Amino acid sequence: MALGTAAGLAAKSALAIGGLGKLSFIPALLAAMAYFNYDLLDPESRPFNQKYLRQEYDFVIVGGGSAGSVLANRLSEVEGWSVLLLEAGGHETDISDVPLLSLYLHKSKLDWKYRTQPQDTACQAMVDKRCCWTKGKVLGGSSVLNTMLYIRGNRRDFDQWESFGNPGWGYEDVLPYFKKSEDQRNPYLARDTRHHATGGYLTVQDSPYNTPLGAAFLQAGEEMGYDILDVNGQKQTGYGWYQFTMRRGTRSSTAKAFLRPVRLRQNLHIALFSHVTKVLIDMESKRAFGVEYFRDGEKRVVYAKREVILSAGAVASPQLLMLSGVGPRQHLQEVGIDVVQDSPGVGQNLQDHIAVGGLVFQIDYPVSLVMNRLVNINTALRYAITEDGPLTSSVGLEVVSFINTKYANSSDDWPDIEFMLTSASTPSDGGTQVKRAHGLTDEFYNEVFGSINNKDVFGVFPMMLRPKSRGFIKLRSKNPLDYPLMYHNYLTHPDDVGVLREGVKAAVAVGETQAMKRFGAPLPQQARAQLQAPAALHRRVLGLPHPAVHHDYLPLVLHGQDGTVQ
Ligand SMILES: Cc1cc2nc3c(=O)[nH]c(=O)nc-3n(C[C@H](O)[C@H](O)[C@H](O)COP(=O)(O)OP(=O)(O)OC[C@H]3O[C@@H](n4cnc5c(N)ncnc54)[C@H](O)[C@@H]3O)c2cc1C
Repeated sequence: MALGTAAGLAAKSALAIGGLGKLSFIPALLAAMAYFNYDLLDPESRPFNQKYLRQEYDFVIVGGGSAGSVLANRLSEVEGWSVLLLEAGGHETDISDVPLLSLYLHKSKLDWKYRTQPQDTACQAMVDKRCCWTKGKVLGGSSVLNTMLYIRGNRRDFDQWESFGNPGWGYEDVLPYFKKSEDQRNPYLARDTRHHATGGYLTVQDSPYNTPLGAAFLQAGEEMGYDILDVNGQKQTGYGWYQFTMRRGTRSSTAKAFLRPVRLRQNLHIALFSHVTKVLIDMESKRAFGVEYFRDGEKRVVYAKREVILSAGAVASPQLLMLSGVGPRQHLQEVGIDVVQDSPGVGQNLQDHIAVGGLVFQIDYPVSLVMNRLVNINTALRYAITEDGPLTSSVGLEVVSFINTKYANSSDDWPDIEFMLTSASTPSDGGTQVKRAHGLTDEFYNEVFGSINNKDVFGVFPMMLRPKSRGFIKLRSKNPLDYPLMYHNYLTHPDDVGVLREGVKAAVAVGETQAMKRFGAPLPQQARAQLQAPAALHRRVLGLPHPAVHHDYLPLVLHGQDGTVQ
């Protein structure tokens, strides 16, 4: 019976996720999850998709993503308020729960599949020179597709927002709210009660699975003179293990964290497959009083007594404002929309924390996450039964570091580059899903990664933290179902080129450390011993054994590429 159910589930999920043909282990994974009653251990089921809606609610929230899910939860805490959450997508799937598979969700039905306009300054390796802007079209929004890294902003970022005239947004103001939501499952981190808390809705845990590369990244950081620390703690500049919004080794989306526990509240309605097309605004008072939306092929209206809240994400929120007559007057007139409010800033000031992909370091030992070696029925069973194994790795993201290039003031603890240090990279899946997710051309992929397809590698992705380039979004037409035009303008500010160039140099330097070079030659006895002791390193750095370090790679370390024992 359980297997029968699982087969149905497998078929359904395969439909939902594009490009799963090569993943023959998926049915086994789903069958194992059903057989071992995986879901039953999580008592909270998915929220109901409310069929009949009222005419009016106190609050109408547009978009049930990261922000909208939290808002729906917190507002409906007040019993006297009625809250409606309208979401264009449906429910997340069992596959979107699996951390290693998050890239398989890009370009699936759960993704809006936005693409930027072609420009000459960046995205040159992508088909049509257009970058893919993955955005979740699903309850939980982009938190269902993202890589679950739990990193708060730098304190200086918040303080800067406050200094721009936003009281209440300084670091000390927002910290209690981060803590209110947090359920930190790493006991060592939880001890730091100034920065962490337990008992909140959002589960934060270490990855249940790391490779020996993870410990080596930390050693590389130490070798380069950085502290090893909790990047969400007192200081950010340095190296540390990633923390993840995961629970029991699976994704803890905001839908799971914030909506499932409150799904029985009578004053909260959640309507899926409800695509909002316009905010209704009174021309005289300029007050929003409802929204128009499509559901089941029909145009409908719902009214808001108190507020309409736009939480449709960085692309759809400005799009909806403009469709509703709020935006730059000239642009609205161009596309034939009646102007309710001339707001020149709507759609402007677009910022993105871009990273350089392609810094891939080939290694000589089979210790990295090569998909065709590690994703199989055994690992599927391990995921379903013991909630760990390679499938719980968030696409190989193991260690994070925040560093200062020469353009940042290093005494400030306000780094300008973040490194994502990974035990997998673009070629680790043999040119299938990563290439597809990012929209890389065949020509580029073959030239850059062709010779290292499915080879053992690690990656260092330098990511720019405070870009100065600014893009913008404008409407393609007044048809609300047309995607807007997105101009990224990446690297149009010369300072960004400088910072990213320094980031690349620093990333190459990581590969030059002794800690990482060990992976490029037969391991001497001493290095082998160090690799076998990542837990010891963790104990030294963080004060307790790292639950995330797995030793089952280690026998592999003793073998050369040809299988001979070294
Ligand atoms: C690939 C990827 C990896 C990422 N990795 C990380 C990470 O590791 N850590 C991290 O902190 N952040 C990460 N992010 C960023 C993070 O996920 C987003 O910043 C965050 O989810 C944005 O939240 P939001 O509520 O603004 O928008 P979203 O979460 O995108 O939610 C918007 C919601 O509105 C809905 N919607 C849109 N238009 C309409 C409409 N017209 N009518 C009704 N509903 C609508 C959408 O379907 C969606 O559910 C990542 C993002 C991506 C894409």
